[in-house]
Amino acid sequence: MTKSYTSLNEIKNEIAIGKITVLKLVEGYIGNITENARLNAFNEVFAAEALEEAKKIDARIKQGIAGKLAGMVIAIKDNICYKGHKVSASSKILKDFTSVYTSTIVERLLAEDAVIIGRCNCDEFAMGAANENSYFGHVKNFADETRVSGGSSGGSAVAVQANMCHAAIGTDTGGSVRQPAAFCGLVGLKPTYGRISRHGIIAYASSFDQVGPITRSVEDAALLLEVMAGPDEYDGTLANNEVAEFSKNIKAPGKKKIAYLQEALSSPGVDADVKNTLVTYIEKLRAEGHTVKPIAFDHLDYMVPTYYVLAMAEASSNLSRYDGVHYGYRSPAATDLSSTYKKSRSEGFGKEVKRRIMLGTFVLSAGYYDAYFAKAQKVRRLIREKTDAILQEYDFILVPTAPEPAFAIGKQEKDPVVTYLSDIFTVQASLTGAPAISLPAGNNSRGLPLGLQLLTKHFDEQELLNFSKYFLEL
Ligand SMILES: NC(=O)C[C@H](N)C(=O)O
Repeated sequence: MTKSYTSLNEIKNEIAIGKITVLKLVEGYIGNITENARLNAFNEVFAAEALEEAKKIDARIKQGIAGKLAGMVIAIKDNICYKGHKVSASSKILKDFTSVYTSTIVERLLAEDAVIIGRCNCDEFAMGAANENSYFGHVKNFADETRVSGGSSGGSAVAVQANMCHAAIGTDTGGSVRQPAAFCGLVGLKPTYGRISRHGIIAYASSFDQVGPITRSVEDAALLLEVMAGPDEYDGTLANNEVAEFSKNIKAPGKKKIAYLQEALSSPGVDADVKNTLVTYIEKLRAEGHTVKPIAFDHLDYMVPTYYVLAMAEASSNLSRYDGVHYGYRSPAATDLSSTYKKSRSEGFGKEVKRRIMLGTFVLSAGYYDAYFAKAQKVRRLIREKTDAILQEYDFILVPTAPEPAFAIGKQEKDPVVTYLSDIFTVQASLTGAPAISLPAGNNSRGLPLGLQLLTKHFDEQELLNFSKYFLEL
């Protein structure tokens, strides 16, 4: 079992004194992956290639020409394209599909000498909050293997949690980086909408989808953010905002004003340990001289429905490209064009994906468009305005990342709404585009990790990271 390192700096220090090499690290992680195969975190391990890359990076370190991420071994979610490697979105429809180009983020990680060790299991097309919607089966939480990993980037989170890699990259549409990070006791960052290129990321809901790191430390999250962020000619939704050296600029924050949603403490749907943890941190922050106040968020009940109406509508459009002709699986039973579409899609997509395509198509259809889709767009605007108004007055909004810790595998199979509700605290950042981070906040009495989330103003990641580092040391 390879030792786990909290930050890349620790690894770099050990490399510098000759205690470890990148090759040894990769060998160790591959050993851990083999030992923990039952967790089902990886859809594929790029073992031979990672070992070769590690040797090259060791040589570059010796020559003094290695990049910022030399020594960092990273797993990527299986919806991120890497030329010549399979990318399946954990779906039967893309099971045998090979990427024809590399995503911008993978290019940037490789350019800084990260090693990519494999692609991680996730919910099919990133649709889910428990990694139970994967064609390749569910992922087990390393803290308790009868429990879910969270999702949709569940494999990515467990890969880091069980020390099968140093860090992982996930995608977050409505909480898919933050919630599994919380369930696995890790740091999960969703940057501002427009910070990181989605070129080469399999689209789910394009007005929400973001790439984000899952790490053990805030410093590593900052480092991965600065490497991946910034303009990209292939993604027109990116902002031109300057990308600072977030990791180097981390400094102690001053006294802050923090709002927390009072519903997080009053709602019967929030687990008692989650509430207690929130209260503990509120008290710690107050004791440190920060202003922490409860606020009411009238639109809380509308957040999950608004998110799901819009995400499903966008998904129904994005997933129309999987038609049995252009991409992936084609039904052997198809006889003509129409049956190629019907049979390939019916056989290729899983239950949850089909549910969302149907609901998404419904809310976009004539006669229902205004009642659902257009209305949800308006509510989204209201939520954004209300959130911006809070952030005029406060530096951060503090909430639990999820209403409960990792739940039992199989618990929510019968009722998808239970899973949707698990996004109650994460979708605010998704609907508004604001950056948000999930931070580990200890374990409950059964040893299950709990996470708290901080949300702040658009493009204020530096402040968010500064405060997060401090928060973890409270
Ligand atoms: N993709 C995500 O961010 C997860 C969210 N629970 C969803 O299913 O949409």
